[in-house]
Amino acid sequence: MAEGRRNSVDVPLSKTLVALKRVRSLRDPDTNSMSKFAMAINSMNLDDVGLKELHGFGNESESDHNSLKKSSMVRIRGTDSRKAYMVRKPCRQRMKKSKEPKLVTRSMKYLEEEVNSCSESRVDRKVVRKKSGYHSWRKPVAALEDAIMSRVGTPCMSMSESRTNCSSWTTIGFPTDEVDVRDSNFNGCGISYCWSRTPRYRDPNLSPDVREEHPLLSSEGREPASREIVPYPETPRSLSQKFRPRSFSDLVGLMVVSNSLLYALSKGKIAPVYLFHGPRGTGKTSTARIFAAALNCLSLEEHRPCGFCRECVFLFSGRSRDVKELDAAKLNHKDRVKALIKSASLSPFSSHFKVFIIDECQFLRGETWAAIFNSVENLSQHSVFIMITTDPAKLPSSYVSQTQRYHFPKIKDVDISFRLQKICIEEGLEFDKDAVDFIAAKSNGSLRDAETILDQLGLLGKRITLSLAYELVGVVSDKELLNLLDLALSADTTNTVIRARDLMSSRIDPMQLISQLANLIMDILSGRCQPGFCNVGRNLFDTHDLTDIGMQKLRHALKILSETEKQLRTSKNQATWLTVALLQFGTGDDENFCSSSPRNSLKNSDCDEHNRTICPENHCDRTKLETIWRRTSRKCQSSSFKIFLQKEGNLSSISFNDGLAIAEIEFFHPDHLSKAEKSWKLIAHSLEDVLGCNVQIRLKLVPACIKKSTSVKKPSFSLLGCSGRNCQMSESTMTDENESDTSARRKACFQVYPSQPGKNLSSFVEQLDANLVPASCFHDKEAVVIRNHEEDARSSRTTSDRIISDHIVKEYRLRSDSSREVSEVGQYVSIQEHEQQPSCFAKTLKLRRKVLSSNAAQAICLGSQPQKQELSIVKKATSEISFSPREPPSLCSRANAEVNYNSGEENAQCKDSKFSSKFLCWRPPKSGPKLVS
Ligand SMILES: Nc1ncnc2c1ncn2[C@@H]1O[C@H](COP(=O)(O)OP(=O)(O)OP(=O)(O)O)[C@@H](O)[C@H]1O
Ligand SMILES: [Zn+2]
Repeated sequence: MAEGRRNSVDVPLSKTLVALKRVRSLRDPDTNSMSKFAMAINSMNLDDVGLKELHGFGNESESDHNSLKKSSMVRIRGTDSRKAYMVRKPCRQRMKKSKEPKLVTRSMKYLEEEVNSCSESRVDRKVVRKKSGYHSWRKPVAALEDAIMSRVGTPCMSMSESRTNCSSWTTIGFPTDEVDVRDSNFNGCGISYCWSRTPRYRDPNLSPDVREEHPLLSSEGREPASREIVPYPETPRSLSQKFRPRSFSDLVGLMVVSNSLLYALSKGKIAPVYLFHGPRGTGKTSTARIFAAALNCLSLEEHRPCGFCRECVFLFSGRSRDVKELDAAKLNHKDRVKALIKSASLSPFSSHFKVFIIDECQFLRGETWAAIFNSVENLSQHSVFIMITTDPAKLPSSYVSQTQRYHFPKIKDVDISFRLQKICIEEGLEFDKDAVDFIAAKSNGSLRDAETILDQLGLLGKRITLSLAYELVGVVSDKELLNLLDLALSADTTNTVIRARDLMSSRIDPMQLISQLANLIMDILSGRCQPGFCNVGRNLFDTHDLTDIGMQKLRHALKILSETEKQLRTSKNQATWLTVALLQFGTGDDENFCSSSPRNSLKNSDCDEHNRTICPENHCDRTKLETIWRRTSRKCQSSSFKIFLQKEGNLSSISFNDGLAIAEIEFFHPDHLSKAEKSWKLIAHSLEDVLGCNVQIRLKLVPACIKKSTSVKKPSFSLLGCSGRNCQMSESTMTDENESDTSARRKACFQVYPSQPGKNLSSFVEQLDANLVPASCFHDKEAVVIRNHEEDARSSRTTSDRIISDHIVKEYRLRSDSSREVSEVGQYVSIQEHEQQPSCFAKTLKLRRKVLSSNAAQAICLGSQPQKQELSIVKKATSEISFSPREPPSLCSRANAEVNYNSGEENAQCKDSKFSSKFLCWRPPKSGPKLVS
């Protein structure tokens, strides 16, 4: 059952039609011959195996012998030199040993004696074990060594042989009514078709008495139900089976787990119950088997399991009578638990340890846990339980704490990719590295999923390319995605519809398309897709002028996608609605971004119109802006200030939101900026007179070269301008020697001057937001999330990270790689050169995280002037904050919130009668953050 799930990966069924060509990797003639050999081995009983090994396979038929050679060669020919070495080594060793007849004879004799004595009676067997030190199960090393020493001549198979034999590991289904296999009816795993050619496995040395002593452990002598039949193929049915790890060194990305288990083995510190937990397909079951094999391996070598001793062979071929894999769901039966515990209380048959591997243990009932743990004390000292789960949260914590826990993390993409490449080489599959990388990224840390995708691609019989992988997995290539986005943004209705239909009718699920588009847009907004950063970015920047407006369009598109995604969840006609959504991408700009429409009459100020911007990119708007600025400066009473404004200032844009006009005014010299700052109220009032509505102004410093070099002034707080990742401005206009300008410009990015209190908060939030991140990202209902990740934001952001949930729009991240950098990847902007110490900021962010757990809109302002840093939080619809770098912040609430800001004191306070706990005032220079509650 579990195996079935394991081998499934979410790929369109149609793509698996190629399965007709299946067994590509497995139909390799070499491989097939290996399986032949496996059959030959299967058809030997234990002693046969031993003798044949010792006598150089003398009794084998010629063809089997040849096939063995061939199979060994296959392994040796592999690119993995380590593997080749592993193959040869045991062979050489074996040959060497076979030349020492004396030792062999003696060892065999010893072995026989021991086995015979073991078989005499259960009590005797225990005595033998005691003699050889077995009783001290927690310190079994010496015992193991004794036992191993006594088996120098133990029949061993070469690695390749054992691997061949083991190629078909299986889940041993829980024998319906028995747990132990000490029964006369034992016939392997019970799969008729695969074991039909093997003789029923019986330990010839076990006396009938012993077999009868524990017939089936079927509890109270009931007839056993029919055995669980689990597919147990001779040849591996998938790459996962074929490349199932069989030694600790085969495990990928599990260094800590491996080392820890190896240490436990070397020290003989074996716990009674282990818990392996982690996501699916990360190697839990494989590790459990390897660990079980290592516990019982007879090899003298340091590295166990050897893979070729008797115990390893039996275990990896699923025939070990002492290592059982049990399905948790089937254990929830009183009798079965009883049988299990009874079995666990007995000594192992032939191995050192009895190992019970219980997969999906989250399905065990409380009683079952209790039964197992209550009897732990009474269990044989040689019994080990390995519980496996993907969902540890569902386990009863009191029992979990009694286990030795091992977490199996998701496997890193790079490790998966490396492993896949090795498999391709071994399988003779041609591949493109980017295709393999893509598969790795798509498999979400599960190596098995990755191997399954690779398996399916391999069956196509073609080179494994990225486009093939895209098709199989059902995603659209970046190129196609960009093409669609390009059409949609350009309002090319016909082609957008054609393209979208084409993609969705044949290849991609609408929800998947939304997710991919959203990711692409976020990549562009975050600067990941800058030219030079990736090909996608280059293409996009070639075709689109991603200025501020372009970016706004993208944000608008993102918003549409997020709304559409919600809609589609309940819609039956997803493709149509997604197409409709795509058609809105190109229309949003007229209303939301840069309007040159005649409706935009400035004189009377269409302040009722929402989200309108007059921006300088448009010639018409530029003229309007110039007119407004001229009128504004004329309103000033002081003629020198009038001239100053006219000469040194420039109104770069105005946007209207909910009756509030947000005006950006540029200055080109720090002194001029500072002069304007001093009289900001004057400017604001003049503008209000001209526009006839409430105004907030933003003063910005723009490098003088911009003024000279271009008539179209770039807004200084454009997404790219503010972004630490890609500063268009700095690329195009800033020079190194202009450093003071740079810092001044950065400062300017943060300055906010509301003209009057009492404005609608959302517009204020937007204004703040515009200083930090694009305004349109900040919606009333949305909350801010702050993260304090220390890694590089860019590298640490995974796809899932970027699919930001509906109500989260901003995410602040602290980057401590530079002491002067605070990175914002909220909606994908980073702001550098924050003046504060990261640690201080981090602390604040942590506090804020608590504060910001409510759903309401929140805002964060960062003052950037070194001496007057201010940080405040605004609670939606109740309050509004105004501050300037020159004045202490004040909080004005429509709900009459009372705000005291004691700027000179250590304890900055910020009180709101209603929402006091929501506010945090921050006085960075001395006191650090303080949450006022
Ligand atoms: N860490 C790993 N190293 C090497 N191979 C791995 C690893 N993890 C998974 N695999 C591959 O995936 C296959 C399945 O692994 P395994 O059954 O051990 O995973 P699991 O974690 O037990 O999965 P589940 O939780 O779904 O049972 C293996 O046969 C192997 O090919
Ligand atoms: Zn071994």
